[in-house]
Amino acid sequence: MTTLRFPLSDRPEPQAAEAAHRLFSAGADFLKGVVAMDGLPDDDRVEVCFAGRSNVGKSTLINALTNRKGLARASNTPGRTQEINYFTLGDSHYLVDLPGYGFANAPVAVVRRWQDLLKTYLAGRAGLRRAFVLIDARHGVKDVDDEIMTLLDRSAVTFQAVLTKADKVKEKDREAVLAQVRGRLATHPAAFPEMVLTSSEKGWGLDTLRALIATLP
Ligand SMILES: Nc1nc2c(ncn2[C@@H]2O[C@H](COP(=O)(O)OP(=O)(O)OP(=O)(O)O)[C@@H](O)[C@H]2O)c(=O)[nH]1
Repeated sequence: MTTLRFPLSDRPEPQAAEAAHRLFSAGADFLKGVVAMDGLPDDDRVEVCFAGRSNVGKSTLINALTNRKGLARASNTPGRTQEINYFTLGDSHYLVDLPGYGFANAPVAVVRRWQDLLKTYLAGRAGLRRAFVLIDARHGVKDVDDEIMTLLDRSAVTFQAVLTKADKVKEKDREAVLAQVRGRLATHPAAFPEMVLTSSEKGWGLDTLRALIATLP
């Protein structure tokens, strides 16, 4: 397994960096918000999706990756993003922002509807190459993250953990969080062992993540 330094040394291989530059300089745009399967766009692009607990920093990360401040709505109100939001990246990729899960006091019916939509989505997209499961670097993997990971295992969607807000983790706590995440990932057959450490605020890990997206097999 790759040893990760913290913060991550954010230098992808030159070819990957070049591919990332090409892809991300092609520009990102909001395409549509989807609430039901029949609203999904044509399945004709390389697709990656971002999942994570409410307030994990998903919108902020998508904005930072694409260099478009207002692209994904970032808010302080947990659980506002309740649709599957599709963004085009150049003319070859979709970035897909899944609704945040695990927010407090969500009505059971809302949670169930979300789970059903997610299951159908994960099972039904041929272009979906990878899911990124965002984990708050301060908190590590929670049970609700484990549930999503299990769903990804069952749907045979390979996924990778992306630790967010790494700038907020004290140096003395870093190794413990990494070890916890590593341990949980090891129990999921669809998980990549390598994680990506990010801070949208500091720009950590963004080039690595862009390069991963641009070079997906
Ligand atoms: N320090 C720090 N704060 C961050 C970072 N990324 C996001 N935040 C903050 O975390 C809060 C939540 O970020 P969002 O991007 O709205 O989170 P989200 O996951 O899209 O939330 P939902 O819409 O509820 O799903 C905001 O106050 C952000 O400013 C980061 O890398 N570092």
